[in-house]
Amino acid sequence: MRVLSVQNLGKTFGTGHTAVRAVDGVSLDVDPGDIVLVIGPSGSGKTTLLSMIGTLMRPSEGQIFIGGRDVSHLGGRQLADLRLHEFGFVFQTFNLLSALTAEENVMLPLVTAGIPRRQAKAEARRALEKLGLGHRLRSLPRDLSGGEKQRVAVARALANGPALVLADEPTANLDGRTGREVTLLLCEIACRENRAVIIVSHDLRLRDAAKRVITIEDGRLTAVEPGDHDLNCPMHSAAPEARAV
Ligand SMILES: Nc1ncnc2c1ncn2[C@@H]1O[C@H](COP(=O)(O)OP(=O)(O)OP(=O)(O)O)[C@@H](O)[C@H]1O
Repeated sequence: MRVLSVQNLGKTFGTGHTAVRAVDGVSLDVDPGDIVLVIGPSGSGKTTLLSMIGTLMRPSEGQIFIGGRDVSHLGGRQLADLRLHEFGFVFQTFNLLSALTAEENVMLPLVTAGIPRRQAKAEARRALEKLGLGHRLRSLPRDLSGGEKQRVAVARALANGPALVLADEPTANLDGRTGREVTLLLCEIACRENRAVIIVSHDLRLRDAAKRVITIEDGRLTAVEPGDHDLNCPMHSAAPEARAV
C-alpha cells in the first residue's frame, strides 16, 4: 500500500498583487521504506509542502492521499486523529514539554491516541532504548544535551508506529555531526521497520541516508535524483549480496 500520494498540490498565501505562490503543482508518491530528502533554496516552499503533507496546513489546490485515502476534505477532528496515528513529526526545535521526563514526552502521543498508560510506558521505553536512551528515561529535557533531546523527539515520532515520519530541518539546532548522526539513526530505524521518511533540510550530506533527493525551486519540483542510501539497514544491505550471486 502506497504511504503517500500528492497530486498537483499548490498553496497560495494572500490575494491580489501581494499573493505568494509558495507551492506550485507538486506531485509525489512515497512508498513504505522510502527515505526522501527535500532540498532547495530558502523560501522555495519546502516547509509549506511538508506542512500540507502533514495536514497541518490546507492546500489551495490538489489532493493528498494517505494510505490510499483522500484526506483533502477531512474535518479538523478527523485530521487530528490521522496525525496521531499515521504520522510522526520531528521539528528543528525538538518541541519537548519541559516539565515531562523523556519517557513521559514519548508516552504523551500514545496516551492521547487512547493507548492504556501501562502499555504506552512500555512502548515509550522500547522506543527510547532503540535510540540509545535507556539510561535517560527519567531525565527532564533541561538535563539532556541537544542531540539527546532530538533523540527523544525521534523516539516520540516513531513510538506510535507511524507509516510516515516528517522531519523539518531536524539538524538545524545541532552541531553538524550530532545532527547528522541523529537523522541517520532516524532513517536507519525507519528503514528497518519499513516506515517512510520525508526530511526537509539544507544539509546536503543527508543524501547519504536518502533513497531519493528532490529539489524544490520557487514552489516547483525541479529535480528528482537517487540518494546514496548508505545505511545500516538489512533491507538495503541485502541488495549488494543479491547482485554478487
Ligand atoms: N504563513 C505565510 N504567509 C505568507 N507567506 C508565507 C507563509 N508561509 C510561508 N510563506 C511564504 O511562502 C514561501 C515559501 O516559504 P517556506 O517557508 O515554505 O520556504 P522554505 O523553502 O521552507 O524556506 P526555508 O528554507 O527558509 O525554511 C516564502 O516566500 C514565504 O515567505
